[in-house]
Amino acid sequence: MMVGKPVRQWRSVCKGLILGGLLTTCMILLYCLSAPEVHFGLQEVPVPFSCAHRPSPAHSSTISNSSHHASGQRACSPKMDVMFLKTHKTASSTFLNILFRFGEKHHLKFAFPNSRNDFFYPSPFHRSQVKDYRPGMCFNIICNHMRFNAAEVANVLPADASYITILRDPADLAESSFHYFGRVVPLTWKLSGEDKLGEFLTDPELYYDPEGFNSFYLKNLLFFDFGEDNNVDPHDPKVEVAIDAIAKRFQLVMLVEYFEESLILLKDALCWDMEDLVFFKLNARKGSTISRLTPELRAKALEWNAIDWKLYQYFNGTFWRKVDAYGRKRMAKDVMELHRRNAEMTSVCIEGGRAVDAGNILETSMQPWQPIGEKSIMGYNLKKNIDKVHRKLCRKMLTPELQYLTDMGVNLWITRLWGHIREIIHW
Ligand SMILES: Nc1ncnc2c1ncn2[C@@H]1O[C@H](COP(=O)(O)OS(=O)(=O)O)[C@@H](OP(=O)(O)O)[C@H]1O
Repeated sequence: MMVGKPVRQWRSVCKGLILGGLLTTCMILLYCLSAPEVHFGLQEVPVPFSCAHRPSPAHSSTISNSSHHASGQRACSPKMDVMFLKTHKTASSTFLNILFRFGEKHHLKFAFPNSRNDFFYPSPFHRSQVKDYRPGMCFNIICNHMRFNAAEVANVLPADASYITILRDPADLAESSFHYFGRVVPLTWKLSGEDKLGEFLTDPELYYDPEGFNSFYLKNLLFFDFGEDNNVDPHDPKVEVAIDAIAKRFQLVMLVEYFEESLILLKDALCWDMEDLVFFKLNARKGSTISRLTPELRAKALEWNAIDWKLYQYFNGTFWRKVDAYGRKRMAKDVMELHRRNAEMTSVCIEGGRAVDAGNILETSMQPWQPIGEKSIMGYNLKKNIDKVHRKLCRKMLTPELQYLTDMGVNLWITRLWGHIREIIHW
């Protein structure tokens, strides 16, 4: 009996390594086949100043909010051109759902990726990665995962587009990223104990290699998403230069921990309506899969992700200065109103009023994408007999990212194929 266990463990490790190797090769092959080869020869055609459509009837609503005078007349017109840098594990799927609905409502043109849900991440963004891109084309919104590349993004959006992004406390982000992406980072396969994250954070240098496949998921992932070098020394002047550039480029940097406040600031900056902000929390994990970090491990996580910590602290400062400028009392009142509207939508749309485990989601179209080897991401069941007025909106609010992208005409064949392979081998 004592001999059986190690043998079984070895067998499963070997099986995992072989399967992992095969699948990684398969995915790299698919990736190479699908990656756009032509990154040159695209003519420099200036993008028109603004490609926002004429206001739809939805704009002329007379709901009273900050963007309206007391008479019900708008004091500003809503901004339609948006670059959202979808950073990883930062409530970005929840925000994407808001953007998708806003874009659909105003018939805006999205720059989507081709055949997958990201812009060939982790390759830096290039305009040729945009579905059906032709030189000179102008889009209103770009929002799928990408490795940011300011010059290239500027080529597909009007010059006055609003740049928005979102950050999260790097220790929590590291925990979430480790859980979600850990298995696609071969460097973590050496970790053998129960508490792999704890083991890693205790002595990261022992396991980490900047050259390792997908290693960016383990260190300064936010900085990497901004297109920067996540392995540079945190005290290198390049870090300050990069943060400065981000501050100049991005009009609003939201914070996961203050998601509602962030949305209110967004409404203010972009002159949107409160009704545009309603949301349900998407892509959330069930509590049992969250590793609670001890104060020691949290400190280690921040030390290991020192660049992201600098980034977060800097934009935490700018965030609260914006809140102060908006007015703390006014902010509290608006957040309460958003809470009220979200709660109202919950009671209208969600069966049981809460998220459920993947195994309890009845419709396949409501199943969120799961990390490899896990069924940890929760989802929702749509209520039956929703009144006609809310039926469509409820479904959209609850639809996971990949299904929503498909509904919007993106053919995710690579992602689907990957999903089928995983189903077959129960991974
Ligand atoms: N509204 C709101 N407020 C606070 N936190 C939220 C919200 N919406 C999503 N989340 C949490 O964000 C994590 C998922 O992030 P993403 O959707 O960006 O992930 S992904 O990179 O697209 O896979 C995921 O975090 P973890 O559960 O810690 O993994 C979600 O729980």
